[in-house]
Amino acid sequence: MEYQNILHQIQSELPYQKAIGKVASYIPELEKVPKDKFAMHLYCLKSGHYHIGSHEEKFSIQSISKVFSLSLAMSLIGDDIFKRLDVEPSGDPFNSLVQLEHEEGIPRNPFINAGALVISDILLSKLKHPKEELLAFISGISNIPTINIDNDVFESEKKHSYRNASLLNLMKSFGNIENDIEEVLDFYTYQCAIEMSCKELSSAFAIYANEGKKPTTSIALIPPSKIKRINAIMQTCGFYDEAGEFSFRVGLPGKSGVGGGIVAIHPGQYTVAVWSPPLNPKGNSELGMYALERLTTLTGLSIF
Ligand SMILES: NC(=O)CC[C@H](N)C(=O)O
Repeated sequence: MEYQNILHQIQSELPYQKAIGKVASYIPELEKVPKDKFAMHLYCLKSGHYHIGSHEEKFSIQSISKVFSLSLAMSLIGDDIFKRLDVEPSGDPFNSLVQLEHEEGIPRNPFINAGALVISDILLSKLKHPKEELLAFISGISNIPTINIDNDVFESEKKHSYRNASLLNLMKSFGNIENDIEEVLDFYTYQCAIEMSCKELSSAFAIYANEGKKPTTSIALIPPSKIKRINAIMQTCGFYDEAGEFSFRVGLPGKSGVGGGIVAIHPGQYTVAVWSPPLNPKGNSELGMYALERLTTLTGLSIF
């Protein structure tokens, strides 16, 4: 079946899915997003773009931003980041405090909140203008001239950051946070409030499917050895305590966010972004996972 037909096939199946997911409400602004929004954008490196739904509508990328901040930190200090965090799946919810207490303030991986907060701390220490430089980094890898944040989401999450503040305080008590807690929290919350569309996300993730190069260019913006590692962490840790289930059902490295977005890549083949706000109990987009499972099944293109 041709790719555009496959996407239409997936779209036609959606109304028959048992939808019990709930839009994230712990960040009040996210709850205002209509739950029936849906978009999917497939970018095949060789044959181009295919899409269904509101693929140009921007939404809050939330934890998908953790891939960008990890990439920037790795390009600044390389493997030294792994002195401050690990690369093991956590098997716990994304905002859990439990492991930190036993593991001396070293987060399991960069894609749970604790790990992403350490990455934010690293970027704050290394960059003069961290917010602008992170947005410029995303713009540079994606060919999107301007990347913006949703200020209402930013303010809304800042007022409800109790858990992230706890994670930071706990890690600071173990000596694993250098900067002022309020500053780290502000920067982390800012990166989570970045808004992008499925079309934009599939372009921004093309370098992860293309050995660090933007399609049609020959210079790697991120060395292939680092891309290999980032993709490995997406595979093992991109979906918190559902990383195994995502591998089992979809079979691609990827990253989700509580805004209902998921991006996944097939190295050498394609990137795909999907958006549907209702989340399953593990905090991953319920219909997004279904759509990706159907994509790899109908195309026969998973990495396994
Ligand atoms: N999983 C997510 O997308 C979580 C991101 C959200 N900003 C938080 O810190 O809770």
